[in-house]
Amino acid sequence: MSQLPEVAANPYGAELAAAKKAVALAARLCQRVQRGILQSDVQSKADRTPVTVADYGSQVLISLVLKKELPSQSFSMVAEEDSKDLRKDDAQEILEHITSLVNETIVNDGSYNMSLSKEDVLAAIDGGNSEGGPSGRHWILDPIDGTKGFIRGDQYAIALGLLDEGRVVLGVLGCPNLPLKSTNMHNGSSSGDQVGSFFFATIGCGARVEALEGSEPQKISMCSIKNPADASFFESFEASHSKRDLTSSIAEKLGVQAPAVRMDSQAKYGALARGDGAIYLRIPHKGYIETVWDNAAGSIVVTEAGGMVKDASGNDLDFSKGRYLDRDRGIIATNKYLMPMVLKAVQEAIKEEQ
Ligand SMILES: Nc1ncnc2c1ncn2[C@@H]1O[C@H](COP(=O)(O)O)[C@@H](O)[C@H]1OP(=O)(O)O
Ligand SMILES: [Mg+2]
Ligand SMILES: [Mg+2]
Ligand SMILES: [Mg+2]
Repeated sequence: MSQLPEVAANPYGAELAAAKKAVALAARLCQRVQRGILQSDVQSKADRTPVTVADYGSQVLISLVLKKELPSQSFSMVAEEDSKDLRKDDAQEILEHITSLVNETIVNDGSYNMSLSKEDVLAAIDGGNSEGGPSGRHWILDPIDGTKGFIRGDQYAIALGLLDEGRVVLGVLGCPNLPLKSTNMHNGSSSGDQVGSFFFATIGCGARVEALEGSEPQKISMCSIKNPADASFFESFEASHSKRDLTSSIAEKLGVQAPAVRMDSQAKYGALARGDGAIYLRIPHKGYIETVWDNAAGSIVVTEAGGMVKDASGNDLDFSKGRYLDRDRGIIATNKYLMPMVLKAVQEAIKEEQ
């Protein structure tokens, strides 16, 4: 791991190095599984087993690497998956499969000399059963964010954040299918056609991107557009995840000309943070409760790139309330110039809908 001056002087430098190592290793497992899904025939593509294996495998590797790399720290992790289903009698074949996939990934990497049993795998998954909360430190993990994109062969992210005394202080987003080169010239990147973006941020130290395979990190910043007519906005790829009648009415109120850029997962937060677009509207259907792991890593990447992330009422997101986000309807991320106008449009659109 290169010790950049800003990383060496970073109060969360050790945690950042461990988190990057953990996410990079999990990404290798996910990439292997995704290649397998895409090569398989139509019938087995409809089977959810491969993605399940990757979700669990990613969570196991991340919990393992964090504990290995930070042996003196107490460990608490709020993660999406738990071992309940894997402990059932009919899940033993899947558990076997996860165990060998995890062990093969560890051997291929070569950093650790260890082999996990099925019990070790179950225990590592259950390492993610913390309730989080306002005191102490808690890792926040979505081992595969954007499952539907993962199955389709599109965007997904491995998203790891760190909560310290109720604040998100670190975020790492591994986006194996996101081109490294910005699709917008705002940040002037010229990394060719390389695919695989690795975003990371720690509080007060800015946000950076590097190639998932490793490259010199580059500082990223939000686009500085002030006129919403020039802005483009991101939303979920999946229609069932986003209230599109509301997002299109918000876009219309703002005079946004460009069509919505639809993408799965927290890759949207990463793309926004490096200026690929100007606004991210996350407006789920009524009744959907947001989890902390769907937003923690992505939101600090955006705020450290100079952006703002708010709920529909204009409040900051509160990650200290446990596994769920305590927020009013919808999440909005954009730059400081556009935020007041976007919030106004969001609130008007919500009011008109009622
Ligand atoms: N009905 C839903 N509405 C909004 N988001 C959802 C819904 N169901 C699951 N999600 C989660 O929200 C994220 C999807 O966001 P997006 O549509 O922007 O990619 C994923 O983390 C997904 O979980 P998962 O991690 O299991 O894939
Ligand atoms: Mg998710
Ligand atoms: Mg997930
Ligand atoms: Mg899920």
